[in-house]
Amino acid sequence: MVSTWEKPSQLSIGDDSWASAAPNLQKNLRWFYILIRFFESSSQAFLNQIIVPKIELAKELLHEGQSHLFSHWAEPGVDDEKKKNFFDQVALLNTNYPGGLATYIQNARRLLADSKSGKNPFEGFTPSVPSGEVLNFGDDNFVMLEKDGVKEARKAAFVLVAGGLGERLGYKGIKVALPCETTTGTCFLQHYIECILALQEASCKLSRDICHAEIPFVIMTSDDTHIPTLHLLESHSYFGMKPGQVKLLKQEKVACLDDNDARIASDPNDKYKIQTKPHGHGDVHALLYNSGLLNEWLDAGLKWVLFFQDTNGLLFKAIPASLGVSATKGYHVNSLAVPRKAKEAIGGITKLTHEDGRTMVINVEYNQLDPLLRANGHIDGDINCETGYSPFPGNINQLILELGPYIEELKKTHGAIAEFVNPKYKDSSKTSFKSSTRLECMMQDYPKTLPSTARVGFTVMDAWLAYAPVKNNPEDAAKVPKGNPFHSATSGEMAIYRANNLILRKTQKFYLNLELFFFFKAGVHISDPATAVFNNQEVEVWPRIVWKPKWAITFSDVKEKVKERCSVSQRSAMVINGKNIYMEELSLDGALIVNAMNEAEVKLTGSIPNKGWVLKVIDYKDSSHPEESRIRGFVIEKLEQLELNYNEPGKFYPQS
Ligand SMILES: O=c1ccn([C@@H]2O[C@H](COP(=O)(O)OP(=O)(O)O[C@H]3O[C@H](CO)[C@H](O)[C@H](O)[C@H]3O)[C@@H](O)[C@H]2O)c(=O)[nH]1
Repeated sequence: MVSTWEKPSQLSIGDDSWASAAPNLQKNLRWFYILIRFFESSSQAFLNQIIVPKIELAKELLHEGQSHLFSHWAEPGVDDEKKKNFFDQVALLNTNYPGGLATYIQNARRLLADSKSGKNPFEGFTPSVPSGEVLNFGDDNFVMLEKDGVKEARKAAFVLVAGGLGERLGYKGIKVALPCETTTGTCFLQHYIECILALQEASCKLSRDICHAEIPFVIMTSDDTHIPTLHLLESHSYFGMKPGQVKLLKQEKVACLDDNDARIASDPNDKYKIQTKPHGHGDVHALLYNSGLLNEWLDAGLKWVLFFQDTNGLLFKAIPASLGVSATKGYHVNSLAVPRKAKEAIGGITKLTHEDGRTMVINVEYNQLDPLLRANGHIDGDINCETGYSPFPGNINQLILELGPYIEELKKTHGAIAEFVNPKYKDSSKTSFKSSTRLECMMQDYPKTLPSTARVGFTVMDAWLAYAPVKNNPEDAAKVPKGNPFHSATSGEMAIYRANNLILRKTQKFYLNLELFFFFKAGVHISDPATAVFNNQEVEVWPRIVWKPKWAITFSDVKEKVKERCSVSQRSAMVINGKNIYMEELSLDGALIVNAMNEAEVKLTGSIPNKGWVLKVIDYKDSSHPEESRIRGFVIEKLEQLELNYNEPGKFYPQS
């Protein structure tokens, strides 16, 4: 709170008339003033640091119409510790909001009034479909962009926003600790770290200079996720990353509001506490700005900051090419997008043209797209077009920002992002709320304050390659309209197998051997998927093929490692855990696990039949299974497998 109050030395001791609106506070103030008199002579520092700021905060709260917060305060001497804690909390809320708590309350009043009057946040803007880069996995352009992206990766920093509790998923733990697939059990955080390390190594390899790049990795946590995230990292030795490479920045919550006058809500369980809720992933910009990391990165020669979310197991398959797009197009902002199904819970990338001629390309959040379209003459609102998809690409909230322009913008805004409020009203009079609300902000709204000269673009890729989040609990996922993605733990895992298989299928090509005058088939032949129902969701089940990022981070890596005439049956499972594992004339019908150290070169060939691993259906209500399995609706039953381990350097050609 930026105080307009007197300096401590000018404090008119004993004058508590300003607190007359809060009689219970006034009574307690007399104690403060006694303390002030007592300490004035003995410790000015104590007075200045401890007592005066509390009085300043109280005065500011009353000024902003928050006297109700003191209405239940007990007599001086009772609950004093709780009163002290109250002020500590107010001080924290004040420090953490750009402009202080008073600004927060004023902003809230303005936004609540807009919401009550039904003001259209896009007043004066007409939506249209923007044009961006559309990439086709595996073609020459894609392969070239992947190479460009890998080259740039050593100049990048990654930022994971992981402060959300995932209320829609309803999982008790932190989402980044969930396995992204259960064939290996690798959790999201491990997968992300391994991808960043693989990119780091691949990028350095492409560098002509000696390269010791260590790609910085920031994780934004919150009170809900901070300790378990730290514990997950520490208990797994940071999954191979250097601890100094990883920085956790904790976002703080903001005060909840009880009514349209932005009266701050007390915690229902403790009247001396203010109820708080998350402010949204948009906090990441202010946190980064205040951390000083951005300038450190700029000084170290970095050029890109890549933001991503907590549960998208496919994301890193899209990173190299999209970073390549940023580099070749010179984009200051590049948002990753996928074709979007109408009403799918992902924002739509939209071109907004203002009456005054201004334009911007921005995410319109999924709950705002339909009313915006209807208000602009699209009588059916958010619907699919003839392609079977919404004409507006779906924002997957993977942003690539160019560091220099990003810092320049944050110097102006200090990371503050346009906010919104979403109160749930009790009735159409819009005078009271069903439960308290708060201001929120989203990281993808960053471009809203950019000048029209900023280079803002987006990159569209197939959803099978780039996007399969885990957001919905089994019951809600089963209710998703037919044809729309489930966004569940079940679909998230199946999407990883599907993507790996489709990538392997893309390695297939026919070629003519001129000596034998015979057509040969290179690459991997993959059987068609089966369908299965888990937790009432019908999904495609492809062979459960998983590889570590060090094996392949781009399509070119995959092509290099998959040689001639391989095949994998639908019921198979394969884990490739090693950098130098190659396949040639391999025929897999069962389960194969290969673990090899970097210095071991392994060529897999021949026929491998065994009973393999099967997916056994379980009921998500069956509490005899761990929650991680129940939310998928299946467990893997390991009947038989071939496991190959190479812990010595050398060349190995295991024949089956
Ligand atoms: O206060 C918060 C709230 C969320 N998050 C993090 O932000 C990410 C996104 O949160 P949600 O998954 O709850 O986000 P939504 O599904 O509501 O929507 C967001 O993700 C979608 C794509 O997954 C769309 O892009 C959409 O436009 C965008 O707002 C998660 O990693 C979450 O942990 C925070 O760090 N702090």
